[in-house]
Amino acid sequence: MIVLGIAGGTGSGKTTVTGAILEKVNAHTSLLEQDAYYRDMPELSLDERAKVNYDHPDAIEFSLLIQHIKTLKKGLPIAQPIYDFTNHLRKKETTTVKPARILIVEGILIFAIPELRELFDMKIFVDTDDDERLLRRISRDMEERGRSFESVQEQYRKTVKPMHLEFVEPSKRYADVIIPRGGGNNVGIDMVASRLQYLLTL
Ligand SMILES: Nc1ncnc2c1ncn2[C@@H]1O[C@H](COP(=O)(O)OP(=O)(O)O)[C@@H](O)[C@H]1O
Ligand SMILES: O=c1ccn([C@@H]2O[C@H](COP(=O)(O)O)[C@@H](O)[C@H]2O)c(=O)[nH]1
Repeated sequence: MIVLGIAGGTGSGKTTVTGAILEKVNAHTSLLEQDAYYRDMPELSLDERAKVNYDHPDAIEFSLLIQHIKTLKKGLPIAQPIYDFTNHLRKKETTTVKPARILIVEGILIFAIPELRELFDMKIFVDTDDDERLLRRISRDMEERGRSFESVQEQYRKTVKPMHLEFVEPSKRYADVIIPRGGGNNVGIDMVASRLQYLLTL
């Protein structure tokens, strides 16, 4: 199994790049999203959950993500949690992810965790300007995650930006390939897809 990590700041285009790679690679591929592994905090009220720092590594159950990658590498399926961003809670249901020739793992902090980092055969960092990422995040959070403009603004200032500068941006140094701009970068995406096709022939 080839394990590909795709990191980058919030709104950088990780999901879009992942989709573009999946379309180009002619092999069975599985996907694990770091976002699915946010810790469940049902003991907190909705207001308290809305104030949690979701951009710090402690907010994510990385031990479970690591265990799931290792299980898939052994050829066994896993039950990936499903996260509800509107209520900041894990759902009761899970998604079964089966092993495949290629495993893509996507998330803002995946290169910031040494034990996770060493599981990747190829590391891609999607590098998009901060202003563009913020504009995308405002639209995405208001349209898809049930947020107000004021809440996106407050969260960005209090936690998203400082954690990006402390953890996400410095993790770029561990990438093998940096894809500027994200989804629209067809040359970068083609190069990654070609490399994967080549690795599949070995
Ligand atoms: N190249 C692009 N141009 C315009 N909008 C984009 C582009 N890439 C992504 N988006 C939009 O920006 C938002 C965030 O993109 P996404 O791929 O989900 O980023 P991430 O997974 O890094 O948070 C989505 O609404 C997506 O449709
Ligand atoms: O309950 C939550 C959990 C996470 N977030 C935010 O999500 C982004 C990461 O997702 P991307 O798809 O990579 O943008 C992270 O910046 C958290 O702030 C949230 O708002 N609420």
